[in-house]
Amino acid sequence: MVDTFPLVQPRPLMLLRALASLALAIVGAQVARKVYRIVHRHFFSAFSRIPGPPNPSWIRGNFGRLTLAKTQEWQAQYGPTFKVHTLFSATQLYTIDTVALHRIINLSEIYQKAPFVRARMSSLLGRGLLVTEDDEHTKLRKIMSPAFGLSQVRGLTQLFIDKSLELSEFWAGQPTEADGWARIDVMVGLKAMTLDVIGLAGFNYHFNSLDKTKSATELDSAFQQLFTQTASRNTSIRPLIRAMFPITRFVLPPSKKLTGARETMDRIGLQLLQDAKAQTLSGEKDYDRRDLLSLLVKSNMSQEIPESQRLSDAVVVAQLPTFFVAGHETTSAATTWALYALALHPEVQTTLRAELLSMGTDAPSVDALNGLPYLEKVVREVMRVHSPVLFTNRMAMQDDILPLGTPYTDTRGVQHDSIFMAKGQMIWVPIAGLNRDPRIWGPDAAEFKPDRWNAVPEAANAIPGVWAHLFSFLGGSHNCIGWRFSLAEMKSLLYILIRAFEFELAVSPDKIATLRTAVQRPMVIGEEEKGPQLPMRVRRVQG
Ligand code: HEM
Repeated sequence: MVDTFPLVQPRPLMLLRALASLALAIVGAQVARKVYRIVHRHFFSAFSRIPGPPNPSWIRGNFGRLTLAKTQEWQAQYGPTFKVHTLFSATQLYTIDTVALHRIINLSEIYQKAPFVRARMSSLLGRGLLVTEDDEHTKLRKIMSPAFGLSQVRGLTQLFIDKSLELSEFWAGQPTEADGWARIDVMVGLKAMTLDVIGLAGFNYHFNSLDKTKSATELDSAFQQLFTQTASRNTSIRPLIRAMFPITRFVLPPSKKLTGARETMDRIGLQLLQDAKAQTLSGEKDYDRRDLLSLLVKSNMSQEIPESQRLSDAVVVAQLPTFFVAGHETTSAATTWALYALALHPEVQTTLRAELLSMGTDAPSVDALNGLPYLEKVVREVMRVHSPVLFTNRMAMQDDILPLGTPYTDTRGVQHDSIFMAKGQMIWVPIAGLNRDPRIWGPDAAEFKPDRWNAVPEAANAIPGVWAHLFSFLGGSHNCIGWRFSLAEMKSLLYILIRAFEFELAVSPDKIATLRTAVQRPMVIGEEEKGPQLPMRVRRVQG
């Protein structure tokens, strides 16, 4: 018997086939459109003719080579605006043109963190301030701002001073060599101090990291797990694939370690939030918690915030890992770099010590610290030369014309004073690169010279940063909400430590390099396996 194919198919099957063909056609058209846009942008658009370094590898692009030194070399060769290739040869616009940067960081409806970057970050940190955009970001920022204002920082300064004194006592107790100098990895102590501070000032939690008799808390271990994932340059490819291609999240679950860390953090975070709420509602007269979490709770409950605008518990808890990741290693890295710079410039260290010792108190207020002119110049110069955050990225969320202050000449020799940014185009925002731009700071831009702040160059006024003509805390709607907090903590540390100790490098300066992670920290060449560290010789101030 011969099988015959039925010429007339049942109606539901025909319908199904028609729908499948339509779906396929729609997906096909979308893919084709995307491919066309990518091919056009890469090979035929005006963007493709922006000059820049050659692409050394189709897979890695210039990815591993985007160091401060290399990008500065390219700046000298191609000018302030050029094109680089990153993973899978995707292009990014690199620009230190202040007119362009002004638009990029201030027009947050057009230029935002890329969706895949936000997806990756929120898989680690939850929906914290760092990963939100548009109305969600505006709402969060409005509620969180009072917790980071100057009056809040004034109230926290005694904590910064107390914890600095605790660190100072710990270092004073370290064994010394015959000449009276102790060899100390200062990064370890500074990290422990800033961890204790963010625990108490952030959410009234005692990490006790400066107390060597106590072991790491459960929350500390969970946060460290998260921090290692966010700070590492070499995190596994799995999270990246999950973030870039949402469909893969069904087949590539997050690692067990990460899920465990998130669960611990959410459980303890919820408990801390409930404590803060209970204390706020109790209305006790002597209730005097000043941590960011309780201020956030108060601000969220205030009459000024309409019911519909208030944050859910989950959103408040999601801010805790953000405080931790954004506010802990950044400040310890900045202070470590400050000690490094002061060791390399003993004359600056001596002048600073003289100014600090002229103050007759062990417990200065933040206003007194801000009134010390040489300390201010040293801190500014540290944040300029050793910006802890090297760069950030943005993506054009819609087509835009980006104006330039300095025109670029394309590969055909044509000059342009603007760039057409197609939707989806990534931008490399070079924070440290702009801070060291020789066009602004002169040919000695890379050198540490606090006295350059006696006369700020006119061109520095164009830097669109939130603080001190610098880009270290960024600017625009996503500027660092913790900048006042961080500077007060750093100044408190320097005040206590420089009055108490003299600092020298324990290894030759040419052995110190920068570890290329999200936060820039020093490392010793030849001891890469130890990770970030700064071995110093430390002794009590003589006489
Ligand atoms: C030296 C210390 C610090 C540096 C250099 C620094 C730098 C930055 C930078 C560059 C950004 C912008 C990131 C971007 O949009 O791509 C940022 C954002 C942020 N920082 Fe900091 N930061 C420091 C300390 C702190 C501290 C102490 C806290 C909290 C206690 C903090 C909390 C935040 C938060 C929550 C954001 C997100 C703001 C938003 O998106 O609206 N930071 N920081």
